[in-house]
Parts: sequence; C-alpha cells; structure tokens
Amino acid sequence: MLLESSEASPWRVAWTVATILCISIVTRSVYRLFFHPLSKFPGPKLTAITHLYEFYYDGIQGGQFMWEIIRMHQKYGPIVRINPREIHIMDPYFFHQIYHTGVQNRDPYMVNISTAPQSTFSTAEYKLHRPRRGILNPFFSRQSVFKVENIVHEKVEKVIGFLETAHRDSSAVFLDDVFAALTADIISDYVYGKSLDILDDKELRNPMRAALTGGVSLCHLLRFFPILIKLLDPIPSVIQLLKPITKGLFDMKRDVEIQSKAAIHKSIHSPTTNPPRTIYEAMTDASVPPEEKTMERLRDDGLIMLAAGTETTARVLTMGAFYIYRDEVVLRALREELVGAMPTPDTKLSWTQLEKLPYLSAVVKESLRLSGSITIRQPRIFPTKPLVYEDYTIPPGTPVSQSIHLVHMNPTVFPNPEKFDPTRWLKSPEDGNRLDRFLVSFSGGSMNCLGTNLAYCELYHMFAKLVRRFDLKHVTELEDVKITRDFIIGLPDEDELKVESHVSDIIQ
Ligand code: HEM
Repeated sequence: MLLESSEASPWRVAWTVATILCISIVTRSVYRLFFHPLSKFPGPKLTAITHLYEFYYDGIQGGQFMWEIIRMHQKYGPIVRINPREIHIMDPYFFHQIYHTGVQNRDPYMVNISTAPQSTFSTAEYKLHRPRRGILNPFFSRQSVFKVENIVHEKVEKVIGFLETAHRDSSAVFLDDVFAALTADIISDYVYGKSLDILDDKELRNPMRAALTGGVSLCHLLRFFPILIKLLDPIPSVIQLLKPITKGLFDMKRDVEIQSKAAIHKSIHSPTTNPPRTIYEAMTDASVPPEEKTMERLRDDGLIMLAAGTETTARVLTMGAFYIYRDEVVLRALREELVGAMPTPDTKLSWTQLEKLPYLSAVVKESLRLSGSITIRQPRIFPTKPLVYEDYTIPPGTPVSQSIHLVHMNPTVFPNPEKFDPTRWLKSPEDGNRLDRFLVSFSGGSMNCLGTNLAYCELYHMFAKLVRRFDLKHVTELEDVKITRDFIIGLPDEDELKVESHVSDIIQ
C-alpha cells in the first residue's frame, strides 16, 4: 500500500502541475480574448492569445513575422493587434504621430534584440535614454560631421583606389564588402580616433561585419528568451559552440572591452578636456554619474555605434549601386549631372555642394527607401497618454509600432514601390508630392538614428565619386538581393547581402 502510493506520487504531481498549467493557459487566453484592454482591436484570435504565433514566424521560420503582419493588415485593415500586447498600424500618414519627440519609451521586450543591453539603443525608458543620448548628440550634429568630412573624403579615395586596382587586375569585387570596409573604417576613426583600416587589406577582412552577422543571427532568440542576454557575457564559448556564426561578435566585444577599460582608466588618472574631445571622454566626464561610467556602458555604446555605423550605410550604398548600374536611364542621368558638377575625376566637392545636386539627392533618397537597412519594427510606448487612431483609442502603456520598410513599400505613397525610380523624388512639392516626410529610414522623434548626418555625408560622397568615375557590370541578379527575411536588417535568402561586380570602365 505504502509502495503503491509512493510510486503513484510523481504521476500525481505531474498531473497536478499539468492541470494547473492548463487552467492558467485557458484563464489567460480567455482574459486576453475578452477582457484585455486590447480585446476590441482587430486581429487573429491566435495572435491575441499567445506570443507563440510570432515566435513561430520569427524564431522558427526565421524572420518571417513582418510578412505575416502584412497579411494581417490585408485581412483586418490598417490597425491590428499583432500579439497579445502590441498594436501595429500600417498607415504612412500616421508614422510621425507614433515616432515623435514627446514622452515615449521603447518596448523593453523589443530592445532585447541587441546583444548590447547597456547601450543607448537598448535603453527603453525615456528618462534614462535622454541623458545617455544627450552625451552622444553633440558628436553627431551636422556641424560635427563637417569637422570630420576630411575622414570621409580620405576613405572614399581609398575605395576609388581599390576599384582602380580591381579594374587593372580584372578581378571581381563584392560591393557589399567594399562599402562595409569604408563605413567601418570611418566609424572606427570617428568613435575611437583610430581607423580599423580594412580598406588597406586586399581581402577586406572586416571584424565589424563578422560581429554584426553574429549579432543579428541571435536577435529573435534574444527577444523571446532574454535570459540568453545574461549568458552572453559569462559563457560566450557555449553560445559560439551552438552558433559558430556568432564568433565575430565575441571577438569584437573583447576588443571594445579593452578600449573601454582604457578609457575609464584614462578618465581616472588624467582629467578630461573641457569640452570633451572624444566620445569616450564625454562618456567618462566628471559630470556623468558614476553608475553610468562602467565598462559595460562604454562597451555597449561603442559596439552599437560601430555596428550601426557600418552595415546600415554600407547596405544603402550596396543596394543603391546595384540599382543604379542596372538601369541605363538612371545611370546616364546621374552621370550627366555629376560630370557637370565635377568636370575632372578628381574635382573635390563638399557635402553641402553635393546636396544641391537634385538627381544625386533623389538617388540617395531612393537608395535609402529600397535598402531595407532596418526592417524590424521598433515599438513605442506612451506611458501616460492614450494614442488615438481613427475610431480606436490605444491605452497608455501599449507598445505601438509601424515598420519602416512597410512605409517605404506603400503603393499609395510610392506607386510601383519595388521599382528604383529616383524621379519620384523630383516631382514638385507644390503638386502635393511632399514625399520627404515618408522617407523614414532613420525613424523619427527623440529615439531616432544618432548617425543620420554622418550617414548622409557618406552616401553623398561615395555615390558621387563612384558614378563619376566607374562603370560597373553586376554578376548578382535581382532575385539575390530581394529582402525575404527580417533580422533587424533585411536579409535575402542568404545570411548576408552580397553584390558581385566587375569594374568595366574608368571614366575620365
Ligand atoms: C543609412 C544608414 C542608417 C540607417 C538607415 C539607420 C537607421 C536607424 C534607425 C531606424 C534607428 C532607430 C531605432 C529606433 O527607432 O529605435 C537607428 C538608431 C541608431 N543609429 Fe542608425 N542608421 C544609420 C546609420 C547610422 C550611423 C552611421 C550611426 C553611427 C553612429 C548610427 C547609430 C545609431 C545609434 C547609436 C542608434 C540608437 C539611437 C538611440 O537609441 O538614441 N546609425 N538607426
């Protein structure tokens, strides 16, 4: 009798646990469906009940939820409850009402996509985000970028040299590697005062790119299992073993850690200049509270600036160059404008002079629109006030999002959105074509992109020199660059965007 009851007890415990679990799932589902503040919002019942729906598309299918969101909007209209706690709106006219400069937080679950939890980018609360961002802002203003325009010039010239060599040797070039080398060299010089000098390496081995590829491959896992973020620091080798693609990330983390420790050491032993000259000096300035001057803070902001400053802009250059050289009409129009403004191949124009060229500006905008640099949605939470959209009042505390990529692909605002058509930006604003407000590559509001000015400066200089100087013939086809997966950045079927080309001619 005694034996019988002790044998039965594990089953009984399991049975009891399973029953409690079932009851709690059913109770929670009923609550989410009928009593939750979002229960009246349109959307599939399953998404309202469980996050597993999203996990299936992003975690298992690999970055597919964005396309599922499109299907939901096609069925339910412009406002949809895409998971138990989040509302997505697909209406480009409503983008800036969500992403504005007022009081708003990031969604704490969504910031888990980054492997740098102490960074400004991963700071959800506006109260903490504001002072962190305040330290970095002065280094990325338009005026500050003017001061380092010479760095951009110098690195762009290195790219020109690289492409000339490729032409002489009749060797293939991967444009994505060339542009990622350019942007990594610039941002490392900018942040640390010491360039990675990838453009000096014939093989363009790029630790930043390797780190980013590793980092983004983890993004959905980190979002659904944030505990993994805590494990990244103590047991990187286990993660590397499970996902070898992440090796570059850990190598980079270690390098940035060394730089961060050195900056902290310097701030303790030699006083900083006033005003601080470098970003690290500013982050370790005497005015910054001690809890903000940790190695993790410096490392994580350093990592994000390096990563965000590398792949995003490189992506726009790669996609832009891909499209420009596939279309004779676009190439001719841009070349004509550039030859007019730069009569000799080595004419040096400033960023402000380049910005005055209308066709080049249109090409920059169209490249930004189609590049899919950041595809993941970045929800905002209004902590105290409701947000009203049409007949719907979204309660305070609700994450609300609108995907940048979906704004850019909206056929009402951008007819034939898949087509690379710079002329759409040349139509007169007086005719109602105020398209600029729908170009939201850098997001909007107080949590928008820190590096917007630097990115524009790089894009203008690189596109101008490239098209003024070279003819390219691509090996890569349109199908190979098509964005089919959302891993923070838009990825094609392969793990990286690759564009292979040959330099077919040099223009004098
Ligand atoms: C074409 C190039 C770029 C694109 C499309 C882009 C896009 C974005 C977007 C959409 C965000 C906002 C995320 C959000 O809404 O929460 C962002 C944030 C950020 N970007 Fe960029 N970015 C680019 C270039 C750069 C560059 C060159 C840097 C160099 C430092 C940079 C650094 C950052 C940082 C640090 C943040 C976080 C800002 C914060 O949390 O306050 N980005 N970027």
